[in-house]
Amino acid sequence: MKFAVIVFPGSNCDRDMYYAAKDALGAEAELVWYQTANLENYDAILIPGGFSYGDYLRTGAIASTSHIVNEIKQQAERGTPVLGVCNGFQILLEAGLLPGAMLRNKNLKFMCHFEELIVENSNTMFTSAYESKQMISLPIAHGEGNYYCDDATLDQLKENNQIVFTYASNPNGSINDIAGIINEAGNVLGMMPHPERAVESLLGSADGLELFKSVLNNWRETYVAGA
Ligand SMILES: NC(=O)CC[C@H](N)C(=O)O
Repeated sequence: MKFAVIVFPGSNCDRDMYYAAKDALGAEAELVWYQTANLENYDAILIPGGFSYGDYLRTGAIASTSHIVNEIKQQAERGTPVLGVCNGFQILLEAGLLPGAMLRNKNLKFMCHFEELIVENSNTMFTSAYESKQMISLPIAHGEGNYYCDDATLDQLKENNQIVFTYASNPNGSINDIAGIINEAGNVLGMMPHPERAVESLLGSADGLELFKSVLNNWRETYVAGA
């Protein structure tokens, strides 16, 4: 299985994401510069965190207009798994691949520490290696992680089980403690906490590795005979 790690000007978690997929998980992975036109040869797309285009305008807004996002949309429509972490989540929101928007953290401060999360939906291609309602520990690192959506969207997210992760102790003001959501089709996940920074105990937690394992297991079950 081959992962693409998309690199925008200002991405800064691309190497961590690459390490998670290649070294911690043991899959194939490539860093893919945002001007690359074609993502057909990859089985999953990872959009890492950072400060694409310096977070100017709104976080993720400028990156969301780049050509590669159209390519990501096309691959997403074909069912390719797409994971956006932190700035990657912000880009997915700005691109309209996920509903809602990101506001500044309620305390208006950049926050960088571990948070306890609850796996609300373990029945996705990104979370099948977790137990339902499992508590996991992942780091956050953001200034704009206060997820917001209108009531109708929130009702839809709840009804379709699209809320995948919540914070046990909401650090940023996100509506309904939301830390990560998935699209209706179940192949595009956006989350503010960083699973790629928690893939071995030396990093403070290995809980993020299960997310990458879930994607790999799902791919094997779908494409590898006898898996
Ligand atoms: N780690 C990150 O991806 C940073 C996210 C974003 N630029 C923010 O501060 O909100």
